[in-house]
Amino acid sequence: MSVIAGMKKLFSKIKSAKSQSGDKHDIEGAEQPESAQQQDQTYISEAKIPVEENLSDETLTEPNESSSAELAVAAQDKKPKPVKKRDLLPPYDGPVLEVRNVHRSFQTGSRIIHVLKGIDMEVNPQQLVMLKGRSGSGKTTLLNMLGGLDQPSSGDILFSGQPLQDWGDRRRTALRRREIGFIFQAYALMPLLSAWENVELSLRMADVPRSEWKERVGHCLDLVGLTKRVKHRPFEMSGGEQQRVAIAKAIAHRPRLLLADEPTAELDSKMGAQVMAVFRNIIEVEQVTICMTTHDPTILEVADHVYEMADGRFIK
Ligand SMILES: Nc1ncnc2c1ncn2[C@@H]1O[C@H](COP(=O)(O)OP(=O)(O)OP(=O)(O)O)[C@@H](O)[C@H]1O
Repeated sequence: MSVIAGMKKLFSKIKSAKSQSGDKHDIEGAEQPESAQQQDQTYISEAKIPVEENLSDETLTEPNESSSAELAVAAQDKKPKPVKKRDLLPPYDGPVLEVRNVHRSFQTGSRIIHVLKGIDMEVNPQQLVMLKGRSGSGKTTLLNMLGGLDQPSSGDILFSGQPLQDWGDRRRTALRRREIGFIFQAYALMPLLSAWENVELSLRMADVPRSEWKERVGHCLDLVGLTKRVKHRPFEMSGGEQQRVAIAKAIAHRPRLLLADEPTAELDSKMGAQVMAVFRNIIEVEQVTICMTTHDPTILEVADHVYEMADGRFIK
């Protein structure tokens, strides 16, 4: 089954299960409040799997018919206790990211490619930091490491003071899911889901209690200026609007850090400027920190700090 078909099927099973059980809470935000019992009922991703192991990033990209059906039924029948969001990170006043002498090499066949050659950087809370540089200079490789998607060959990356390389895979996955939002050049939206459903999906994946979804989705779409587009699907929106849905989706679970890989590359200068204005706004309102890559010299002035990369090093 395709990704899209899987997600649509999952949503339709949930809706049908809800209508059978009398739950009127519509996925796009029904007016009726949920009963206390319904609010108690845990959300779908918690239904069968312990918190650290429930719907993983991999599950999102490869939905499976039987597990979707099982989850929908289990959400109705078993009513397991909600799992509290764990505090992954102790309080810390220092930088959100500290990168110390990071190197990254890749082996391809018998060749070793040394891509990052001693990176040092800091990203402070509520900063907008840009990584600029030519294609192949190593920006995406570094961004992947900042988000815990990849590990340095040597050196340290501290996230809110915690050394990521000392963490196990499960804890890093939990950190990514709860504390980091990702934005990509090509929006990465589910094409058959509306703007509302796309944002709501990220709350499901981040274990946010269902009772918070309606207010949070509405708030995030408002922040990116899309309150009049909530029912539109990606193909019914402009590139700039789609990217703003992707931003709403990335911030919905209240991450501390937003990582964006060339978020304006597909946009004309006007839409690119809108996206940058949204970034400044969400830093203010959501107190998020943003680190992004770019080729575009026209948006650099919006940054608090720009690191320029060439051949795996910062040159200023
Ligand atoms: N997994 C990998 N295996 C081998 N080489 C890799 C791997 N990942 C990245 N590279 C190489 O590392 C170099 C830097 O790639 P990277 O994608 O980080 O550059 P970039 O600055 O983000 O480029 P662009 O702006 O085109 O996205 C490239 O030469 C790329 O081929």
